[in-house]
Amino acid sequence: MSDPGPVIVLTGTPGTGKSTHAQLLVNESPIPLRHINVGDWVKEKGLYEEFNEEWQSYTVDEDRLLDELEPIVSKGGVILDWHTCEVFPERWPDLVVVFRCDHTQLWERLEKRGYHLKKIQENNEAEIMQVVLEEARSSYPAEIVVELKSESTEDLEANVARIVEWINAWRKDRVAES
Ligand SMILES: Nc1ncnc2c1ncn2[C@@H]1O[C@H](COP(=O)(O)OP(=O)(O)O)[C@@H](O)[C@H]1O
Repeated sequence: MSDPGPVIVLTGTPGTGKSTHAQLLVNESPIPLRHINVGDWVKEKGLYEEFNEEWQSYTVDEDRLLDELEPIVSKGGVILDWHTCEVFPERWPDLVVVFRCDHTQLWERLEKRGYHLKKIQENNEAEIMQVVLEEARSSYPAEIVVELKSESTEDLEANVARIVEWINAWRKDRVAES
């Protein structure tokens, strides 16, 4: 039986742990999942209009990005890892996970990453104001949006185990429906 797998969006303020979770999930998932770090993709494939020096970030060409992702997402079995999620069409994800982190810890993580002060402040404020969570909640049905804490190794392990459980349940539902 072909088992395409779900489309899982991992989102959250930069530094909350999206890529770390995605890598573990790829290893532990009962079905193959392709991890797409959307930010890296944008850079590698030049899917941006300009680089904003002041904010040290790219202005993404969203139409081109969606065109590139569509054929991959339509096959299923994908993790989309990005700090924003509202650009993805509502029909795409089966699950949207929003990672959250205490702002003091987040500040340290972003400092370690070498972000300049303005960018750390901007992201820290966004985390406190739960911008990404609100974005996810206003873009997707409540039942597919999950908020998970990502502040420790225990959180990391528990979160991955929980998503793996969700994948197993999702597969069972699909078999029952077919
Ligand atoms: N749950 C966690 N516990 C401890 N450290 C974490 C956790 N999640 C992320 N980190 C650390 O925080 C940093 C940023 O994580 P990363 O996965 O790159 O974030 P993102 O992909 O959201 O930008 C990394 O050094 C990572 O090891």
